[in-house]
Amino acid sequence: MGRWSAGVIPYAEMGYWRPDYVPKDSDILAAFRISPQPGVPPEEAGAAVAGESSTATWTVVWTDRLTSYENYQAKCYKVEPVPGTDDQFIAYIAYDLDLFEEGSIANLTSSIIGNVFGFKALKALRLEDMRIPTHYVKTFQGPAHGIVMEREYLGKFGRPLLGATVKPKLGLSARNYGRVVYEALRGGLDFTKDDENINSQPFMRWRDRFLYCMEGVTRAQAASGEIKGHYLNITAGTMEDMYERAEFAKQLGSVVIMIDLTIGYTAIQSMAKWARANGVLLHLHRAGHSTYTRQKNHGVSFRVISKWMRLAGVDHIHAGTVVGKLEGDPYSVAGFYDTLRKDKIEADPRKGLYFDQEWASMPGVMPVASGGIHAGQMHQLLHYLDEDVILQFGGGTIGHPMGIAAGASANRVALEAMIKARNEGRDFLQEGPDILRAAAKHSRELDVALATWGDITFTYASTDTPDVLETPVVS
Ligand SMILES: O=C(COP(=O)(O)O)[C@H](O)[C@H](O)COP(=O)(O)O
Ligand SMILES: [Mg+2]
Repeated sequence: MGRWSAGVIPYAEMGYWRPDYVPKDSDILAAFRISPQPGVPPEEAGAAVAGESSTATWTVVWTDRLTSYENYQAKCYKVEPVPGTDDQFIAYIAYDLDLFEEGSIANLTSSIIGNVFGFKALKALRLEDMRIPTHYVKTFQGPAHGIVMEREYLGKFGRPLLGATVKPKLGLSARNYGRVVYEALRGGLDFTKDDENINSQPFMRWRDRFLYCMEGVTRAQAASGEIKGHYLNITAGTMEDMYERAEFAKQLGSVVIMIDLTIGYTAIQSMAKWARANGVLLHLHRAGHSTYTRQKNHGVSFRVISKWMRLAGVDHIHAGTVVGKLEGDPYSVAGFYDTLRKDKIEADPRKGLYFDQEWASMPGVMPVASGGIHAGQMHQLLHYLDEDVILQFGGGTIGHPMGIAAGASANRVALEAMIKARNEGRDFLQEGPDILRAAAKHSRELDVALATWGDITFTYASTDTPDVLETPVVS
């Protein structure tokens, strides 16, 4: 059958399978994990993904002849079997830059993940990674401020920042809520945070929350002499409501606002522009992501979401803890953190990174480690996550038997002891428990925190692991 025969032509024959193709520097590249249905050759499945995510439909259309279709066709240029499986393959696909609108995550994703995930010829499909060429990177604003500017705004250097999510997630009145903020910040944290599902419910409307939180922030700043912040979640049903809430946060002097991933890519890009124009940091909670990031054979890897969010322009993003209560294989998490923080990243199959990525000096995003972590894990957190990270202890601050300020102080003492040990050149990972015990001799708060949570671990195997290694269970 030729390219122009009428009827249904295999995608491979339509020109979407091009093993001879050498990707251009300006091409957008994607690595998809494909699980073809029995009887579907992997090259045809890869070609089908290339076709449907670019120009093709299921049959030949004569109008192709009115375009320079070869330029617009995405090209599947390599298909490799996944080691240890007999039905999974990685298909590499190249897209010409001409296919995409500048500076639009919505446009990029409508092509790359628009229709292909529902293909009947595939049992499952996962977007593992993308290479965004610098030509395209440069069309995005990127982080409103980035890691360097954030540290300068806050005047805090050389250590991870500390935060806490106010708990219980729902139900507190504005005044009680503001009290938690004050106690946690005066106790030694840098930030407190609204939870993902705190917006403007009947038990606490947003304006009241903002007022009492900022009262807590201001008092804690006065008491400590440090800059403090509370991520005021401006997530709402419309852009107009979000702008109104963001403006009020700025009026009250907040250094940071917060949005949830659930607001959508375009809304995130709009708020990133607002945040840069108004000198306010932008925190993103990845609410909802596990519905499509966690399963290894279907969905979109969080590596890719990290890339999209760096382009979209957030300053903070939740990116995993390794040791906490939520999903997070150490190697995969290292891949997310590299993607968010570094300027030049080399492909590294151990970390699930399929491509080299250059950010062309686009500022880095501060990753946020949050979810079931406590002071007793400080050595592991510093080891796995390094220094440019926000460590957030919600339960691990507010659940402290001596109170919220004591919980905050336990975390601050543990962190400073660990940073001191690291700066002295000690093997802080191995000696971590000793370092913490020694610090606890001078801090009743840390002593009690270790007695309460010291042994708590979440020892489950991770779901989302790179293919090349059997990864250890970390607790
Ligand atoms: O409320 C919490 C953590 O509370 P706590 O510290 O009490 O466990 C956050 O919503 C999760 O960190 C989100 O997960 P992730 O950061 O993985 O997106
Ligand atoms: Mg939460």
